[in-house]
Amino acid sequence: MEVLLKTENLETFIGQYHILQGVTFEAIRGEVTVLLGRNGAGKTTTLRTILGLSPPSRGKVFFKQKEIQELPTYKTANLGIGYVPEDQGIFPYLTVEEHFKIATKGKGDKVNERIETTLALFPDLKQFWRKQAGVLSGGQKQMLAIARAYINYNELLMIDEPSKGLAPIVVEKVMETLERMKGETTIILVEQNYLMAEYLGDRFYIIDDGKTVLSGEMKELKEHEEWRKKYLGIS
Ligand SMILES: Nc1ncnc2c1ncn2[C@@H]1O[C@H](COP(=O)(O)OP(=O)(O)OP(=O)(O)O)[C@@H](O)[C@H]1O
Repeated sequence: MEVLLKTENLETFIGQYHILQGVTFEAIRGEVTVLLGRNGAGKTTTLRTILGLSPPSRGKVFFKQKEIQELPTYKTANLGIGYVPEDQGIFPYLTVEEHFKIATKGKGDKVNERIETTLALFPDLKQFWRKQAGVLSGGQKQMLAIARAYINYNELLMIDEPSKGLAPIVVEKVMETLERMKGETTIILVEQNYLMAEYLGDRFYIIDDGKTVLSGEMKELKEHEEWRKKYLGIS
């Protein structure tokens, strides 16, 4: 098992607020690592800290055993770390094709092949190829946001709450797509939808008040209702 990304005791301030107070976790290559925790626990801030968008005041981030916590965001992204933010970051007036073109700009001659592979995984997007992204449904926008991160052979994808605001049937579709990506790419998933987390996750880390407080294999969390009650407020 290769540890692809690891954080050690991350501490991050946003303004005067000490938001992360010790986040330590590992993502194993080929696995889905789920970060769980109540609203405001610090999951999004953890992803932003890894990317250098909210740099840590203490602690370390290792990607393939190299320290990266001091790197500017564009360098971290160029290492092969893709990010799908909670708000998706879709441009409503650009077409699906334009989103793909921007994402793959300057990425060499295998781009067309990769676009084909990506569209095979996200077939709905093919239908909307020349349509502005603003006309897509919530689920299709989420697919576009994930596809845009997937297309670049990123070794690691960090996906923030892909189920947010989507109808259950659409959540199922997103889940199926992520499942097909499993194994091929390593995923760090922040998810409030516990069923989705349980279905996709290999390992979990629970963040509470800015600290990692519990971790293990996903099947252990499935067996321990009392952990889910205590840290996630669900049974
Ligand atoms: N720009 C900001 N200014 C002030 N406080 C912030 C800012 N961004 C985040 N916070 C605070 O940091 C804490 C952690 O937020 P974060 O978004 O990381 O939590 P989360 O676990 O991802 O929760 P959620 O599921 O609600 O997004 C929260 O208390 C939030 O209010």
